[in-house]
Formats: sequence, structure tokens, C-alpha cells
Amino acid sequence: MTIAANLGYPRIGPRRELKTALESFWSGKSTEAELLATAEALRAGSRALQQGSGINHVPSTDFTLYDHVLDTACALGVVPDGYGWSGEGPVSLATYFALARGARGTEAEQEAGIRPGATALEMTKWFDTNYHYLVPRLTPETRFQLTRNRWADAVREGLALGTRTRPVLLGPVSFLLLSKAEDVRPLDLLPALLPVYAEVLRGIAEAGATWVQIDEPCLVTDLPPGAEAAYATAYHALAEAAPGLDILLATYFGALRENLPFTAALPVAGLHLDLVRAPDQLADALAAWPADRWLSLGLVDGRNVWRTDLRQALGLAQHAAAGGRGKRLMVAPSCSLLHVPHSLKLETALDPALARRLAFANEKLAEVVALARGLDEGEAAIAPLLKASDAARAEAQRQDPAVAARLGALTPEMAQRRSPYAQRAEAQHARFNLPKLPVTSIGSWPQTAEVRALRARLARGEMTQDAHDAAMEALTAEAVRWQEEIGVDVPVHGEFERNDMVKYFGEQLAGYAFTKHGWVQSYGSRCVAPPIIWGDVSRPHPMTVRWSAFAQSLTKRPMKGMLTGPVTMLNWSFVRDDLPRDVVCRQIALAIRDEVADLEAAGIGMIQIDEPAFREGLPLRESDRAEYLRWAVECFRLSASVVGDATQIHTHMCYSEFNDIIAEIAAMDADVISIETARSDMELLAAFEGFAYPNEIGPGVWDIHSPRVPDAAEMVALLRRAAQRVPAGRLWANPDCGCKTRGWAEVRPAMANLVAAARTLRAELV
Ligand SMILES: Nc1nc2c(c(=O)[nH]1)N[C@@H](CNc1ccc(C(=O)N[C@@H](CCC(=O)N[C@@H](CCC(=O)N[C@@H](CCC(=O)O)C(=O)O)C(=O)O)C(=O)O)cc1)CN2
Ligand code: MET
Ligand SMILES: [Zn+2]
Repeated sequence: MTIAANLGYPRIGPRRELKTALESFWSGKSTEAELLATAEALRAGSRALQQGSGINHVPSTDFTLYDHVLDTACALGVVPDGYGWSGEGPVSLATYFALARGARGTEAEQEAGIRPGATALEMTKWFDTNYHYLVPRLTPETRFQLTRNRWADAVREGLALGTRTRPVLLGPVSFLLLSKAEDVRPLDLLPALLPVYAEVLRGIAEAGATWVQIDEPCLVTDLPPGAEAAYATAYHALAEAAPGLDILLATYFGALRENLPFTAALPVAGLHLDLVRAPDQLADALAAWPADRWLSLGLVDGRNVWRTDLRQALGLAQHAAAGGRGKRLMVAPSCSLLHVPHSLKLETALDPALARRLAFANEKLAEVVALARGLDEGEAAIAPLLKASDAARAEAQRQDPAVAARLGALTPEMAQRRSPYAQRAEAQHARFNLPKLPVTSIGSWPQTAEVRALRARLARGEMTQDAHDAAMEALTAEAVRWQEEIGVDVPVHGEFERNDMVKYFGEQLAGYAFTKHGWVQSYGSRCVAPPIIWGDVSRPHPMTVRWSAFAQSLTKRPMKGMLTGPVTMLNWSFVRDDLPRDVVCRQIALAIRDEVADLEAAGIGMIQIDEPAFREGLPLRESDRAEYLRWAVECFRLSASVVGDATQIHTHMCYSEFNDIIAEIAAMDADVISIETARSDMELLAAFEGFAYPNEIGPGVWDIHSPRVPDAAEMVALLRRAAQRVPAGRLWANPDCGCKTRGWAEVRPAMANLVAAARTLRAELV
């Protein structure tokens, strides 16, 4: 019988219960026991739901209180000094959260032996998703040991309530490759790591599991030298560790390509393939993978919200089943369902024509079960479902001939500023006359409970639009006054009126739809509700002009306008699948371009077009990258190039490694770019120096993702390091990213410290 399997279930909770519980615990309003009870209830609920849907292999240990990579690191004893772990036994929750969020200087931390000022681990993108993981730190001294077999515990927890789960482990090779290694090649640590993984597997088997899912997503990437041998060593060792335990080796987010032959030779019981991103790999896999071993077909898209074309997916599955392989098949989502919202059931306000085409996590599980059944019992057994799927696919997305016409009329000049940077810089410096190291910020000020409550009240009809807008203006005015007072050279309006930098624009653009509860975890307790692009995109009316113009009216300093760029709008939305992504991106670029033109006309002299997700869309394989970069750069330029020389275009990127795309970042030709560098100690600046990045740069000197307030001296040190690499005349001083997730208690002193730091350095530089 075909096994209906799942690779991972969303963990934030259908109503973001985990978020609420975490934030309540962090603020001291609830106890550790209460937090753990909520977590346990969420796990029990999702197990029951999956089992009830007919899923045969229900995953466990896919749940986490913050991040599954951090969980893995803590379980393996990969905890740097200074975080209060004794080097033996379980890692405390205090240590765990200090690694995730940095020390906050609380008494509890002191008791737990956490060094005051301990910073959070670096956080980075999980492959090409909007999920972020914490990067484990490896050194030659790293000693692996099993601090707690969380996988075995999860198996027991499930069995106690009647579900035999399939625990999910991040595989040893991917774990090492995803870590940050100092003075050691990560794969050199494999021999020391494997005995601990072996111990984990023995514990899992003892706990009563029959299958374990080991994720090796790095198998779909260009592997470094030595990886192939590492995989062979690792899986031979693991296969021997627990002979009674079947290993499903899971790959996702792309095709195995040249890694397929050696992967197919690994001694594992099953192999999972992403057949949504890479349907073409099925043929090769069928040829390479022995028919007496399990093949898990990832047929249901774990990365997007569209219903599966069941007929087509069933066709692929039937093809795989031919030739005697039918007895050893699993059907599953392409990857963990972590990247999609929980349930469509909660969405009561969607256009029915759209709702008919959607499937969130729970609906995707039903699709998996239907496909498994169709495979075993034949098409007739799922005929009504196939019919509904056909009907949904046949409905056309919304088209707008005006948008198509505009796209047809694009010219190369439209993506070209009028003059080269040097000439623009002259015009801009004359216009703005800023000091060296001008102080600015990335756009948002704290999204406090008060700010969110205003929006919530408006949504519930408890407040009029006018009253809401007046309250937002008052907040903006106060923020502008404060920035003037502390000496910020280029203030921002604060983005109080925005729920999210992508959703806010999506809500105002034609072609977009948005959900009420479509939350997806981005990191820790932070979630996003990605808007859904289901028609041609255009801008019916100005979106931000009123707020920027209002803010500018309050100050003589240049007020920086604030927009989200087309590439980020694309990468952080769920995108229609009937048009190539570059076409959708050009549509968005033209909409943003209209806004840029209107801002300029309204007297806004500096406009920031954020592209934090620019890198996120980068294909995982080097050979696919050039094409993406070509159109992504073009789209950014299309949105920005409408302005005159004296209008200064800024852009901002965070969570990016820039080294390998620095030429393209330069080609975006923004006058100023602000980048994330604080968490990695200015490491990223090396790229900008090496390439002699020609325009202005604001290297972030305050890691706003941590609640720690840096003092001026710390920021001076970072700025000094930056000034060694970039001529001071082209440097700006700013935080790492927007301050929406911080509180005013942190932002006020940190910004004042930043102004002081910039002044100190200015004095040094004369
Ligand atoms: N889309 C996106 N991706 C991104 C980022 C980003 O800013 N946006 N930043 C990077 C880091 N990731 C982040 C992701 C989320 C958040 C974040 O702060 N998210 C907020 C939600 C943002 C939002 O949409 N807020 C809405 C809804 C707020 C809300 O929860 N309202 C309550 C009601 C509140 C009340 O009654 O007072 C509810 O709906 O239940 C609003 O403000 O209007 C959160 O998790 O808390 C920050 C960073 C990378 N990826
Ligand atoms: N302007 C945005 C902000 O300040 C940029 C954030 S990048 C994730 O919040
Ligand atoms: Zn940012």
C-alpha cells in the first residue's frame, strides 16, 4: 500500500498560539511550565489532525520553540562558551533563548550563568525561503555529545497518545554544511559527529519508531569538495547504527542532478524527492534508485498555496509505480509544510473564485491522502476530487490588458538613470549638504502593541478611518520630533501605518489578495502573512505619498520615502503559477515606479526601495543564477530609474551574503545601500571593499534583531572598521534593519548612541 506521508507541519499554531505563548513567557507573564504545556498541546493537536486526515507517516520533532537548527545544535552539544551551559546534560531554556535572541541582562540569565552581553547566534535564510535559522558555531574545539535525545522523546510522546511518528532529523552533512566553522573545515568534524547521530538513532529505535526521516537538503545544492565522500561515510555509519530503523533520506527545494548517482548508492531505505520544483528528476531517479527500496514522491507543493493539479500529480505517481515499484511508494508534500499557512478554513473573506484554487497545509494533507488512494485504488476512487481539481485549474487568473500593454512597451532607457552615479552624487550632495557619516535608519520604528491595537480596532470597525489616520499621524509626528531632537540627519516617517512591508503594499495593489490568518513562521515568534498574487498587478492609486508628504511637512531635513522593491514584493508573496516570475516581477516594478514618480513629484528627495529578499530568490544552483539576477536587477532599476539626478535612491538588504552577487548589487545602481553587517562583525563589508563598490554604503552597526542595546563605543568600533574598508565620504551610519520588532526602551538609547558614535568618528576623520 502506498504510504501517505508528511515531512513537517507548521508549528506556530493555527491561531499563532506558539507566538503568543513565547512572547508571554519572554515578557515574564507566564512560566516555563506554561510555555511547555502550550507547546505540548500544539504537538498533540497537529499529530491528531494529521493522523485524522489519513496521513500514515506523521512527522515528529518538526516542532520547535524557536528554530529546528538551533534545537539540533543544542541536542548535539554545539553550544559556545558564555551561554551558561555546563558542558554536560540538557541545555536549559535560558541558554536556548540566549543563543536565539542574545542576553537581555535579566536576573534569570545571571542565575543561569549567561554572560551579560552575550549576542545571539547569527541568523540566516533557510535556503531560498523566508524562514530563518540560527547558524551553529563550530570550532576545532567543538566536542559533540548528546545532551538530550529529543527525537526519542518525541517518539515516546506520540506513542503515549497513540501515534507512532516518524521523527525528523537534520542530517549530519547538512548540519555541518549549514554551520559556521572557524579555523576548521566543517566536514572534518564528521567523524566526531557521527557517533552522536548513531546514538540518536539507537534511541529513536528503542523508543519504538520504525522510520526516521533524515533531511539532507544540501543534496540539491552545488556541494563542496569532500561532500560526496562525507555522505557515503555518514550513511554507512548511520545504517549500521540502528539496523531495525528505516531511514528516509529527504531532499527538497530542487533536483539532485549530479548528486543523484552517489545519493542512490547510499544505504538508506527510502529517498524523498521534490517533484514540484523538479519534476524532471523523476525519470533519472527511477533509473538510478533500486526498485526494492522506497521512493517518496513530493507531489504537493510545500512552498506555494495553489491546489495541486491532482490529475497531473497522479499521472507522475502512476508513472513511478509502473515497473513493479508500486509496493514501495510514498506520496508526500514536496518539503515541510512549514512554509504555508495552516488552514484555508479560517479564511472566510476570500473571493470564492480564489478560494477554490487554494490549498493550505491541511488541504495539502488531504491532497496527499487522495493521491495515495488514487494510486492504490485507481482514478475512479477519487473521481470527484479529480474533477474538482480540474475545474479549479481551468479557472483563468485575472487579466488586465492595460498591464500587458505597458509591459509590451518597455524600453531599455526606462531601466537607466539619466546620469552616472558620480554626476548624480554631485547633484545630491549639493542639494542635501549632509555631514560625513550621515545618520539615518532603515525605516520602521517600533510596532508597539498600541500601534497594532489601532489597526485591529479599525479592522473590527471600532474606530473610523479618520480617527485611525489621525492617531498614526500623531505617532509619526512624535517620531519625527524625536529624530530631530537626537540629531538624526535623515529621518524616516516610521512606517506606523503599515502592518508589514509586503502585505501593506499587496493590500493596495490590484492583482493581489490577502488572508486573515495565513501566517507563516519567519523566525522564532515572528510570522508573516504573505499576500497572494493571483492577477495582473497594477497600482490603482498612490500608496505612501500621503504619509511621506505629511512627515516631510514637519521637518526641514530630508525625509526618506520608504517603499518595498519589486523583487522583494515577489519573493515574499505567494505568486501565481501561470506566468513566469520575471513577468510578474516586471508588473510589480512598474507599479512601484509609479509610486516613486509620485513621491518625487510630492517633493520627497530621498526614496528607499527595500530589497531584503533580493538574494532569497537566487536559485540554489550556480548555473541557474545569471538569468535570475539579470531580470531581478532590471526590475529594481525599472522601479527606481524614473527619477532625476538630484533625487537620491536608497536600497536596503538584510540577511544576505553579498560576496557572490556584489557585481549585481552594484548594477542595481542605487545611490546608497544599507546592509546587514552587525551580527557578522562587518565581515560582509569585505565584498564591498574587494569590488570597490562605487556608490554609498550604510553598513548596519546595530543588530536590531537582538534586544541588546549596543553602546556608542561598540558602534564606533564597527564604524571604524567600516571606514578602513570604504572611504568615509561614502559611508552612512545606520542600524542593521528596521526597528519594528524592537521596543522604544531599546530604540531610544540605541539611536542616541548611534548619533554619538557617528559624531565621534566624524571628529576623528577631520
Ligand atoms: N514579509 C516579510 N518578511 C520578512 C520581513 C518582513 O518584515 N516582512 N523581515 C525579515 C525578518 N522577518 C520578520 C518577519 C515578521 C516580522 C514581524 O514583526 N511580524 C509580525 C506581524 C506583522 C503583521 O502583519 N502585523 C499585523 C497584524 C498584527 C497582529 O498580530 N494583530 C493581532 C491583533 C493585535 C491587537 O489586537 O492588538 C491579530 O491579528 O490577532 C499588523 O500589525 O496589523 C509578528 O510576527 O508579530 C518581523 C520580521 C525577513 N522577512
Ligand atoms: N523599511 C523596512 C523596515 O525598516 C525594511 C525592513 S527589511 C526586512 O522595517
Ligand atoms: Zn532589513
